[in-house]
Amino acid sequence: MDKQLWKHIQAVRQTSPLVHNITNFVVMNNTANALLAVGASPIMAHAHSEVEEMVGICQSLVINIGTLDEYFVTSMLLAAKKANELQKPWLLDPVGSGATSYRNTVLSQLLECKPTVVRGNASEILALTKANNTTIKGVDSTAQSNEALEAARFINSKYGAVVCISGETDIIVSQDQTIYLNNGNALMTKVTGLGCSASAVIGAFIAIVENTTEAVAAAMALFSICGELAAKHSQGPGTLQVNLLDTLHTITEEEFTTTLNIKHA
Ligand SMILES: Nc1ncnc2c1ncn2[C@@H]1O[C@H](COP(=O)(O)OP(=O)(O)OP(=O)(O)O)[C@@H](O)[C@H]1O
Ligand SMILES: Cc1ncsc1CCO
Ligand SMILES: [Mg+2]
Repeated sequence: MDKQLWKHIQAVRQTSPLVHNITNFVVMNNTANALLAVGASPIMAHAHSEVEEMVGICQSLVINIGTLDEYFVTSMLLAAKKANELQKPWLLDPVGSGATSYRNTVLSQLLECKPTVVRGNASEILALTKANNTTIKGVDSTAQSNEALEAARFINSKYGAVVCISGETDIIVSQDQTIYLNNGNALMTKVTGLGCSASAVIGAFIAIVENTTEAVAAAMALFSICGELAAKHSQGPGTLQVNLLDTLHTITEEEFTTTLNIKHA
């Protein structure tokens, strides 16, 4: 599989899939720029009057509940149901899962619409399976990725989604594979919404790569490796944010393959 990852990255650059995002106000600009930097084409749209039609013309959908409200939740449910009906791949980013009962209720409804992929940090993935989690601080993780492994396996078996737990180690869980990616840099947690951008980039890969597990592995490897490389010449979060976009745009096959730190179990 590892040899296929760069091919998928090239394919996204060459085919520029159109990715529909219903996402939060904090990261709208960042995620659109991350999608452009990897070669994809973003569109942000949430009006009830157009959201289903938009799903129809896009190759994938990304739903991120970061700044959810009643209007957006209706947009999300309309879009997710349409994606399901049209068998379009879609990703759920359960931002702040477990922080409030409203988020938990909405996430249950969205999970019923069968996301192709769920990507969150360890606390968020853990909270998806625990109604009364007390460790939720907000949108940042207080747990390590491996602590959420069982929760990820549960979500995969109940809903069929490939689950990605992001963090110091990114873990990708599908029915028959567990993939560990040891790339990235701790400075990435000091820029808001890099997890949201990672989710959007996964959205670009599931749009065109048939094998969902490979698509998620390629997207997360690309994102974490670019963060790792960009951090080497960044003075802090501000320059990292800009350098990451540049690296997503310019990374070469050699830089990718020599930095990749992947394990299969
Ligand atoms: N401690 C760390 N060391 C190395 N890389 C990290 C670390 N923590 C996160 N990352 C990387 O940062 C990126 C975003 O993952 P993270 O788990 O921080 O998302 P998140 O918590 O959902 O972020 P947000 O909610 O701000 O969007 C991933 O590429 C991940 O590999
Ligand atoms: C800080 C924040 N609050 C809601 S969404 C978001 C972006 C990171 O998830
Ligand atoms: Mg997040």
